[in-house]
Amino acid sequence: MLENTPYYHAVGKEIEVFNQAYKNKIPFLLKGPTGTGKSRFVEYMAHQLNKNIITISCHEETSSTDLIGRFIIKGAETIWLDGPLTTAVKEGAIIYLDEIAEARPDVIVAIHSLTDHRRELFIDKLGETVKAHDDFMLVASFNPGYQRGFKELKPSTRQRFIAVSFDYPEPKIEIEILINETNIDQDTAKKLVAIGNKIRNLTELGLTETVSTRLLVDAAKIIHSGLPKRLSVHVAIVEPLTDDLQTVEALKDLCNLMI
Ligand SMILES: Nc1ncnc2c1ncn2[C@@H]1O[C@H](COP(=O)(O)OP(=O)(O)OP(=O)(O)O)[C@@H](O)[C@H]1O
Repeated sequence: MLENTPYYHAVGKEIEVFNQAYKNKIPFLLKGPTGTGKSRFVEYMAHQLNKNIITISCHEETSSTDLIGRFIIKGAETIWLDGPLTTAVKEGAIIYLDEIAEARPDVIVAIHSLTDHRRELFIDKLGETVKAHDDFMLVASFNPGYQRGFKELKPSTRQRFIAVSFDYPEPKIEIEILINETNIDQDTAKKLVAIGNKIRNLTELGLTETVSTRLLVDAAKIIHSGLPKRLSVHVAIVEPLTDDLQTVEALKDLCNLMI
């Protein structure tokens, strides 16, 4: 169990919605771009509900075996080892499948019976069905923009969840987040958030992903620990965004005017 409450600043009604999803045993889906506080929110909710959280970062190799479990050889014996999903189902923890659309299709198949009224997990290798603990909750995230349409979640999967969209917070809240996360002064926090919003509005740059709150937090951290402001903005905000040299130079010039 986490000891200190993770810092999370609500941006809408997501806390109330999550609480109701948990109470009503409905899986919860967080949609939104990278670095918008999705993982932090789930950590915060797990802490508020006094629950263990098991996080799986899904990628194209993540299979149902990784989640459900496998036989391993130990000495002369073959023993069964529960995977993280099975452990969460049995113990009543929160399982957080980060970037669920990245996982292999058999993962989606495996969670279907867990995400409807049955709330049970079929362990095919054992021929067993496990009923989920009363407190078990399935939470998943996905990034619709990043998927670029080819790794979409099917309606039959999406419609098993209560879904909330996460986006960049409004400036007032984002400034507060920066100050809380890094102890940066108000004036610099304001300037960083202004830079973030300026670049976010430059849609003509065609960036795959634009400035996340995470990038602004990182810039604030290195400024607070002593790196010059302009250099910090270049390395923490501009460089991670793009490799296109012209765009990098244009963004650096723009930022220099703002900080
Ligand atoms: N609402 C918020 N309250 C507190 N911190 C936030 C909030 N939103 C973003 N942050 C900050 O942004 C950082 C990135 O957030 P987080 O790791 O939760 O992003 P994410 O949406 O899960 O991204 P990814 O999809 O890449 O995993 C956090 O470490 C935190 O510093």
